[in-house]
Amino acid sequence: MNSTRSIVAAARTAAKPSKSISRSWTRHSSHKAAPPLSQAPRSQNASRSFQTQGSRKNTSAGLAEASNPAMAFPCLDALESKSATLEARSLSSGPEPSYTSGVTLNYQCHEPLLLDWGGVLPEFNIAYETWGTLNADKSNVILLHTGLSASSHAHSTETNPKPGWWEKFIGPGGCLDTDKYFVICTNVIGGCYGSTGPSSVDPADGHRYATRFPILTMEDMVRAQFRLLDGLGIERLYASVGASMGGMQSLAAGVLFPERVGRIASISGCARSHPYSIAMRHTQRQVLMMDPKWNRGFYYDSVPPHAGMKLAREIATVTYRSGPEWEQRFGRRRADPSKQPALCPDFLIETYLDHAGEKFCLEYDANSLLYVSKAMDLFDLGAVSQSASAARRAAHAQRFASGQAKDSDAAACSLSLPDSPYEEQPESNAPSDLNKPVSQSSGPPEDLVLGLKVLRDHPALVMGVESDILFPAWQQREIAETLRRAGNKNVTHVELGEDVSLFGHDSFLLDLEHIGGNLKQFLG
Ligand SMILES: CC(=O)SCCNC(=O)CCNC(=O)[C@H](O)C(C)(C)COP(=O)(O)OP(=O)(O)OC[C@H]1O[C@@H](n2cnc3c(N)ncnc32)[C@H](O)[C@@H]1OP(=O)(O)O
Repeated sequence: MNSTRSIVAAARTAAKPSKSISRSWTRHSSHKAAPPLSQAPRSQNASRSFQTQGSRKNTSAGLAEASNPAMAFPCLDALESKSATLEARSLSSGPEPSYTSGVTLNYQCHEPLLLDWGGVLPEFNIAYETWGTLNADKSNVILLHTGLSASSHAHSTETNPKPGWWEKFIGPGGCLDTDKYFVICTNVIGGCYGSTGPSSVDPADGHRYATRFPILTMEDMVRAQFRLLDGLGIERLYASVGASMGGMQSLAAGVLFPERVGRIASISGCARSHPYSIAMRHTQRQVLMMDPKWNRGFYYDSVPPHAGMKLAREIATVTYRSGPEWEQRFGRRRADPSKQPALCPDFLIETYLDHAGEKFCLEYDANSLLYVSKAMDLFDLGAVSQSASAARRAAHAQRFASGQAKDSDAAACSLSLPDSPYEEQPESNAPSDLNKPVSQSSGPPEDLVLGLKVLRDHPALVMGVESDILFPAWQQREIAETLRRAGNKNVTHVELGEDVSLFGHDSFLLDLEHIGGNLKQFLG
């Protein structure tokens, strides 16, 4: 039965206790006095000398003095001291950090995985965790897909009691009810929490892959997960469930393995990446790659690009939450209104972003961020893209079978900006106009309808959040409408209005009542 429901509930106030805010600010505040002139950076000296010549002031001692004191930059001091600490530690105890979410189960696959864009993983590991009990006929399995940087640790386990990222969503009687279901969550390949990724060692030469790791796709990640299911002897999933990047994978699992997936829940995901979200990820990748410590990906023997990671995470955080939430939570408040305005974090929203970046910058591998975020950009379940991938896969398999494993084009990215300026093409000149965004009048693109036809018999739950700017609600409307146009009569579409959640994209991590409640109802 088709049902589009707009949930109405009291807005959950996002205001945080000021205690935690001021506590955190105090922790990160390290204002230092401005350095003496002799230690000031060159640019400061230069500007001082300019001021001295232009507006010389005489003190009683007859010495020239700048009109104003040089500013302090506690944020840069903190960054420099972090680099120095990491460098010292790297010299004494070897490079760091080693990324881990704790103890996991591991599946080692010794069969090569041929990737969609021509790369190969000769063997790979998948870190995974499970909750609940697998029933006798193995028919109660839910595969839970993660967001971009999450580990397999969605819930605490006996061997790792640390709360997981969906701690409240999983458990006996919970929305992923472990009394009924056997829930499996994996770290994606490309990640850094136990699954094979850029920080793993290439078995061919014993060195870490770094940026010799091949370009990945969502579909590659899903095919690797199904190798794990094969290994566990699980033929068919009761459901494929995921949010954000996991929402993409949840759909991709159904499209790649329609016979092996019973139902699909896609939360705050999309069926194809859109320019705005690609743009936001592009900026994150660029700031990260501009950190000299990134060193084209070869930083594992040295200090990781923590400054680039921090900035990337700050940009990401801007896309994960919402302006209206911050309006309520921080307003225009400054961390310390008694102080002069600063160029370093000053407003509470600034110290918040700074804190989010700082917390994350050594938690996740920089190269994993690049590869997994690129895989998200490449996602497109349209028919044209699917058949192009299938053709590339077939050619790759043929090459591999004939012993010519390496696609010489695969690693050597020759893409560069053209010399002549880009000229915008009118839509009608494009190869097809199938890629128009969905609108009331035109409906979803036919290409996407064709691409999702294979899911016409799968019960599907599609959830979106109005305050989400990264995967806006129209993209989930697009999925739901596409599935219906493809003939699916069992699509439940839920959109949480701003009266329900102002948490934007992160609602899937925070809104147990609505995200969790609707999911539980769908799973039955
Ligand atoms: C694209 C994809 O596929 S997935 C993307 C999914 N999103 C993410 O990965 C983002 C993950 N989000 C998080 O990790 C969040 O912390 C959540 C969702 C787990 C929890 O959110 P919330 O409970 O609202 O907490 P939030 O992280 O916003 O803020 C709390 C922290 O900020 C600090 N803080 C709050 N206000 C301020 C401020 N003004 N200045 C400095 N610090 C502040 C708090 O002290 C607290 O610090 P702590 O975490 O070190 O204890």
